[in-house]
Amino acid sequence: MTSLRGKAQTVLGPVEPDCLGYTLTHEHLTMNYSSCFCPPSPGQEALSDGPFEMKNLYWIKQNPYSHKENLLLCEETDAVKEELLHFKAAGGGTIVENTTTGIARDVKTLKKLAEETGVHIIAGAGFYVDSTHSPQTQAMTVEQLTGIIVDEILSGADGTDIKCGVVGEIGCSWPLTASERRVLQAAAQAQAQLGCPVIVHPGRSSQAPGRIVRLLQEAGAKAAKTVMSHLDRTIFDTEELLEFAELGCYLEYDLFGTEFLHYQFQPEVDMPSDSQRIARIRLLIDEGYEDRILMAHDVHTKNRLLKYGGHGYSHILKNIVPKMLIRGISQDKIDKILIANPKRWLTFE
Ligand SMILES: CCC(=O)NCCS(=O)(=O)O
Repeated sequence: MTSLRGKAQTVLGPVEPDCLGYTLTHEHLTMNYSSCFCPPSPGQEALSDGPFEMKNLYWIKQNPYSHKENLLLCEETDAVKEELLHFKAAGGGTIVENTTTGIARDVKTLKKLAEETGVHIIAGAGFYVDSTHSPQTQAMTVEQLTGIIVDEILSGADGTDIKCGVVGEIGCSWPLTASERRVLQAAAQAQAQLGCPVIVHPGRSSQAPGRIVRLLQEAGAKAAKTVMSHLDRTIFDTEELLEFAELGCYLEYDLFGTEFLHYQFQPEVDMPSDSQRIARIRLLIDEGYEDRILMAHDVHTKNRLLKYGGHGYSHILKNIVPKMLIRGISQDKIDKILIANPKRWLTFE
């Protein structure tokens, strides 16, 4: 427990949780995803190395992780700033920026964006998936990793005095690696010490979310302060989803706007459409989980920005909310999902 109790922590300092407003709990504003580059199919190398062009946009949309420039969201600060102003104009209040160590977190840029747009930005502490862990990270004990995470929240990240306000996204592969298990245990210990929110990127198996929540709980974390991200591409079976929901963590559908035929990271999975995501959320509401649902877009590549013909950061507020209303989800429930649930999760205990 710290003096942060009862507050949320943005890159500009602690704030009263009531001021957060409509909140996207899983986005990226600047990051480098080159570590997850997928080599293109034979014969498509020129497209992979080439620039963005109108005639290539459809290929990039279908192969987002094979276009080298597409992975450099860190080059788009001006476009992102413009989009944050759109988000604010659409009624948006807060963005949780999930970039952690391994994918080029840049808290100085986040602070500048928050100052210049008036959008609350909350930065993430901790580490992305094992393949991005440095040899030093791999060699650390749980206590050392905990010390780093706690320091990023209490003192500042990456040699600055700019402080993180959540732990995560903590990256997990499937199966979990030894280094990822230690990072999860450290995240749990940081949560037990600080009462801070935690958010996890699960590996691509329907067993991964449950395994991770149990590991966190065994290491001292509260499920009720933890978000499981990317459920849209992870748990498809209804019974399995409801069994997972029983564990008590937040259930995040955070790939809104991602609609493609071929999911490059796991071709055997059919990525759902936005309509299917809304149907899942409706099911969870009907089953009594309206206090546990969160939504976001997880923008992490250039092609998802308005500048490149993408849906941008305002898609949920502008397009998805009206569709949810048409599908019989009341404004009251939508406000729970986009305001009350994020506020409860982001408030330090
Ligand atoms: C850093 C961005 C990220 O991890 N996005 C998740 C993509 S996916 O694993 O859900 O496809």
